[in-house]
Amino acid sequence: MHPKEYRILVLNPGSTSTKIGVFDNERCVFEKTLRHDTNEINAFNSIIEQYEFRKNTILEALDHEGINITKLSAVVGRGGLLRPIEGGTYEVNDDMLTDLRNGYSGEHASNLGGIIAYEIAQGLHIPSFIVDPVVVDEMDQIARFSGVPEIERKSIFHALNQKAVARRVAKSLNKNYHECRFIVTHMGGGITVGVHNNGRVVDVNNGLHGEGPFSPERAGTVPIGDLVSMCFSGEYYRDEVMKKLVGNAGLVAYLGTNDAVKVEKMIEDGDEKAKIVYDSMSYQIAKEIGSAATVLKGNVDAIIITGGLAYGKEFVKTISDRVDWIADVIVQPGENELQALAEGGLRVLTGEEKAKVYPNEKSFSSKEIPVN
Ligand SMILES: Nc1ncnc2c1ncn2[C@@H]1O[C@H](COP(=O)(O)OP(=O)(O)O)[C@@H](O)[C@H]1O
Ligand SMILES: CCCC(=O)OP(=O)(O)O
Repeated sequence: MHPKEYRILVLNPGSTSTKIGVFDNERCVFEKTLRHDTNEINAFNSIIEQYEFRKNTILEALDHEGINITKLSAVVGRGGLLRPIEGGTYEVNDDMLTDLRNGYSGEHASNLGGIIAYEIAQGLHIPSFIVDPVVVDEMDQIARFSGVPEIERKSIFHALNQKAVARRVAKSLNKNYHECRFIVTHMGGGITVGVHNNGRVVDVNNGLHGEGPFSPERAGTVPIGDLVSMCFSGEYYRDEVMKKLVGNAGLVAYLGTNDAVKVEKMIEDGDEKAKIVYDSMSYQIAKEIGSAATVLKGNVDAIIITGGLAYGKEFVKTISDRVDWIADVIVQPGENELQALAEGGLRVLTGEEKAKVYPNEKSFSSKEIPVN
């Protein structure tokens, strides 16, 4: 290998899959999506318990491909539910590992990204990083109010892919991302709709803890009175309610699967329940996009639709039909996360950027506003 070439292993644990890639500088030489069905994931009580399973799956896939990990220069993982921080590449350190293991801002598969990256890298005496974690927080202050002073709206979303795809689309339009006004909709295990205003995601639904459309495995916004009644019915422990909302909600709850390909097959086979549930999910996504357009006062350069569900042409059409009066709809199926992780790591390895140090807390908070 050329001395200036770096071999980077990138790891992207999502709720329905673990995606891995090996890059020589920015060139992908291997990539694989390891899918996990609901039963496989439900065998674990918590995300952290999935650590051995996900790590072994990754190492087996690399071994199967004949990739010698001792040749790696760095390992980069998708960052998880840390404290709210600005975007960028962060070296994994002890404070970060503690927050990922404890799920500082909650539980999500991406918490394992930094932990597994660190564990693999440590054995090889190479650095490990995370890039643009799901807690990247650029929300405008006006967007932070929930209506209940003790509860603040949070920015938890597909930051890595939303930013990467938005930059790519801006380039294709011969524009700078920092001059564009986009609504980016990522549709994966979770679904998030981000308002990108001149390079900042100024508002976005919390894709993990119950805001916005329901998704393959999450509830999104639910009627709060009924939720409070459910919590105090005496029928459930806290963890059971949480699992009902995150993991066992959405398509999983109604149709028994988080796999949209299976749902599309059910619809093709004439399953009417599958049809109305799937239509309802696209209806809710379109409503969220409509709401996001108001943040930009209707001045939207493009609506970008991305993530695994964006491969479903009919599904995307049902959304576009409701929102294409707002702006052009640009569909970018799948995600660019592996590439974005590799490039984030490479920028630090080449010295183009310095790795940021965690924690790097932001101070925006509706709680800090003087009320009189
Ligand atoms: N060709 C396809 N058509 C429709 N849905 C698809 C297709 N490929 C993947 N999906 C769906 O996309 C979802 C996963 O998206 P992805 O972005 O990979 O999620 P995550 O990163 O959260 O695991 C699953 O419901 C999967 O079935
Ligand atoms: C936690 C927000 C990001 C998210 O939902 O990711 P997945 O779709 O990969 O679960």
